[in-house]
Amino acid sequence: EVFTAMTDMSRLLTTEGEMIRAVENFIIAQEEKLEKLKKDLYEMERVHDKASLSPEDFLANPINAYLLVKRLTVDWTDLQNFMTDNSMGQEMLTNLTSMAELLRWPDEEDLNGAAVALMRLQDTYKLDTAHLARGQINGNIHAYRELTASDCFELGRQSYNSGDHYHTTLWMNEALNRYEMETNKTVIYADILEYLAFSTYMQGNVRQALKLTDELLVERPDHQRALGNRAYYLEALNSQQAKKRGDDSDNIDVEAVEKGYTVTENVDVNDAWHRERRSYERLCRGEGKLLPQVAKKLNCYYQNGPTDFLRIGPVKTEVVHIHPNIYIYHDVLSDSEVATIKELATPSFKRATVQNYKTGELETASYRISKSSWLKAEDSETVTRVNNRIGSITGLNMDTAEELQVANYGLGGHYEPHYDYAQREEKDAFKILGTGNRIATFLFYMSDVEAGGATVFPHLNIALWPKKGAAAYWYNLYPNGEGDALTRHAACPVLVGTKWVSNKWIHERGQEFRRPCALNIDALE
Ligand SMILES: O=C(O)CCC(=O)C(=O)O
Ligand SMILES: [Fe+2]
Repeated sequence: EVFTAMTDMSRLLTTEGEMIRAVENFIIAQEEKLEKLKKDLYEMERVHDKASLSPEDFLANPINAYLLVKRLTVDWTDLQNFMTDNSMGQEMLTNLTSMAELLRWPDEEDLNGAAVALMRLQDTYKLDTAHLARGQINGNIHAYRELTASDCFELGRQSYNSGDHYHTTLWMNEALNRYEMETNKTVIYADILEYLAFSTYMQGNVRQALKLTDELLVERPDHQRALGNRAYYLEALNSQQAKKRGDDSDNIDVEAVEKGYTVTENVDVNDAWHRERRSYERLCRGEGKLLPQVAKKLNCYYQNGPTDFLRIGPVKTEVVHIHPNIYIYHDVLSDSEVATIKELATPSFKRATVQNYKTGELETASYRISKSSWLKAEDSETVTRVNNRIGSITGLNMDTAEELQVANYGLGGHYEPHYDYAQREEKDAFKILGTGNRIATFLFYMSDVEAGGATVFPHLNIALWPKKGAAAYWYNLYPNGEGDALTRHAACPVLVGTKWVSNKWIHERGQEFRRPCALNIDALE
């Protein structure tokens, strides 16, 4: 016991002194943390207010949109951890989570989706990593701020989680560049190196992976995973060299690996898929040029038949391709019709699905990213009027057509090359309906798009650029009912802005006298 002697009691004062200092230090540390939190909050408020002035414009920029998702996931997790460290914060969190049903919180899947979308934009539009990190999208379109090392790191980490080592190395390298420039470091150097080394290894560059791991070990000599990886990379390198010595026929690959080229196995970059892909991306970037002999056959005119509707009010028609014929009709949907259709469709928007051709089931797929819903003619007078207008312009029977589909593409939204007509097994679904296949597509553009978002036909070398109020129209089938493979088309990813379309798929039944069928595919109109 201490109270019996003065000497022991005086030692208590020393203890108390320590206690006071500890509390003091605690307060200083908390104040510093709060100071930093205040600064972060101030910045968040500033951006938030700016964004709220015009959410559509702000979020039209894919980097701004990505950063918003990141703030509500990664940054929010950090804030939560900070706040659970003290009891007042805990209470606030409880309040906030009780509002969970009212608020929309993005989750890890949303963050991953946003990151994957950015990577898609980067690839399709050939955007440079360093430019993107500076917040530059294309031309003079900028994000509200540059990316920090931590933002780049997070993009790398998300790519890593998707098994995409190519983008992991791009973004982790950029995170390193940014890290070196930062005075207030936003990320841990060793973490970047660890991801970068592993993805570099996965990309086939073992030597570089080893070098990066050695760098990491200089910084953190007792980093257990780095030590383990180092041994592993060394072994991989040794066995490669052994293989190189023993087997000359293989040395091309080994050299490629050592020089840091990606080893791509069994990939013929000239196969049909790759050729189509290249054409698709080129067209999306606006690089497709029509051959003069093709271009000279195209023309514009006022179409004033075959229906009374067109005789009274001819439609501005642009022929954008011949055989198969593709038309653009200008000013066929008014701004107020567009507004009504958007309003009607939005409440029932769902992530768009595609039909699995093996199982016949509808499912979501990464190659079609948009939200969509269907509008019945009974739903509104506007929908009825619009349906009738399509009938008048095309001269086709609308009774067997599908409902009007409305779609909105957001951050990186797209629809990769596809046919609108049903093939093989899918055809059965239409047989059951008794309406036949999708003979034609009528596609309204309900918005302009700031950048990207063209409808492209990779096998025809044409790109249609969305223009609010205009519509594209083409036959998917030959007169004999066979699908016209040249009508394969795609919706390019939206780079900046948002894209709205609505489309009508017109079916075969009911067109027998309007578009007579023929026995062979050469019987074109
Ligand atoms: O949005 C586009 O440009 C094309 C959409 C499309 O091809 C479709 O929905 O089938
Ligand atoms: Fe389509």
